[in-house]
Amino acid sequence: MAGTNLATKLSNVALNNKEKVCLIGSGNWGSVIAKIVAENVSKYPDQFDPEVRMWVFEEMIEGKRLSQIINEKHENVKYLPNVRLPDNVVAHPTLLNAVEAATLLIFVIPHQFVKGACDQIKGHVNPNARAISLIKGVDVSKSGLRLISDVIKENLEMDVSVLMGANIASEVAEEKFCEATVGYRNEANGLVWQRLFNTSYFKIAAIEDVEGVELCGALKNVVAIAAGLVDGLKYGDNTKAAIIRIGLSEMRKFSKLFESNVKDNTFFESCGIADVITTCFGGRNRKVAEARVLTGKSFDQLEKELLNGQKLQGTLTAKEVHIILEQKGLCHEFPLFTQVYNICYEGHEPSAIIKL
Ligand SMILES: NC(=O)C1=CN([C@@H]2O[C@H](COP(=O)(O)OP(=O)(O)OC[C@H]3O[C@@H](n4cnc5c(N)ncnc54)[C@H](O)[C@@H]3O)[C@@H](O)[C@H]2O)C=CC1
Ligand SMILES: O=C(CO)COP(=O)(O)O
Repeated sequence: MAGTNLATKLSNVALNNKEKVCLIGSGNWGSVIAKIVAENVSKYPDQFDPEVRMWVFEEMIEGKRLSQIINEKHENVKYLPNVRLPDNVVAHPTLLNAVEAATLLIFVIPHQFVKGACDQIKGHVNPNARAISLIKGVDVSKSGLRLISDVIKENLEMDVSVLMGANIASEVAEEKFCEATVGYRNEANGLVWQRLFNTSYFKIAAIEDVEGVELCGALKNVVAIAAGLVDGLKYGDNTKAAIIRIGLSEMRKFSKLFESNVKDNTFFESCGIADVITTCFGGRNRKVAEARVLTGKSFDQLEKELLNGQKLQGTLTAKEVHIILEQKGLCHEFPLFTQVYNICYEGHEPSAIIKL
């Protein structure tokens, strides 16, 4: 991005009207992102409408609707407790109302729900809208693997960027310094997203590699399951470092299998090595995989017991990746991904994680 004339590019993108932002999602990460974006739209009132809409998948909390609680208390008491959301974040329980008139759509829901959300809004979005996906996952069907950003793009017929990075939500909520990577196809849109998300503590780099950035975000969750298993087995730091190295190497190999133009440098951005490290030390996937070893309970049961409605992405992604590897007859070239799948779905012992 060095040397880019930001003002000129942005003015080419900005329609005569101000950009209106809508978040599709209000979980742990979605709520942190709402806070960042709401603060940033207030910094650039000429470019952005001050109201940030946030679609809430409605649920009842002690007899009251979560969307109502968020609008009254300015806090997502279930998914991001004790963090004040700016007053300009407005929660909407109806997806169609939330996206109405929005020109910037931020998708931040667990990946298993994205098709349902797209189905609901297809044909009802502003024709000038662009989207960004913060969703870490992939879509797999009989026709093969699709990026989540492509699912959104094909359904809604708009340009879709991605944002991934080493971003444990609770730490970003406390405004502890970290970085993230925007992957774009359209540079002008990439710049809009960079401006919308960048803060002094959340530093955004923008690169032209949607496939690489997004696949890093999805695949690191499978590596984090492996890291949690070795933590539970108390195998020590050297083993965990080996898991991280082998995992990163399989992430790169798998990404290039999907798209040969994925850039090597992407793996050195926040979305690559940095996210693998933070998730293997501090993430939910790691935590639940460790508990799987320590308690012997299933991943599904532990997700319910430990995450209070938050969702694991790594186990499902391990299954989705495995389907592709089996289709291509390549399981033997991805021993770590294959062992994670076998442990999660085929009843193999957690100790199989080091049979690589
Ligand atoms: N939490 C984190 O630290 C980070 C998460 N991410 C990614 O962001 C994405 C969203 O995750 P979070 O915001 O953490 O969510 P979460 O896991 O905290 O919460 C789950 C969300 O899913 C919603 N939900 C439940 N059933 C639903 C349905 N049928 N349809 C639509 N929504 C439903 C819940 O209301 C809740 O908002 C995931 O892909 C995750 O990997 C990315 C970076 C950091
Ligand atoms: O993506 C994340 C950090 O960048 C969060 O990872 P978990 O879903 O494992 O908590």
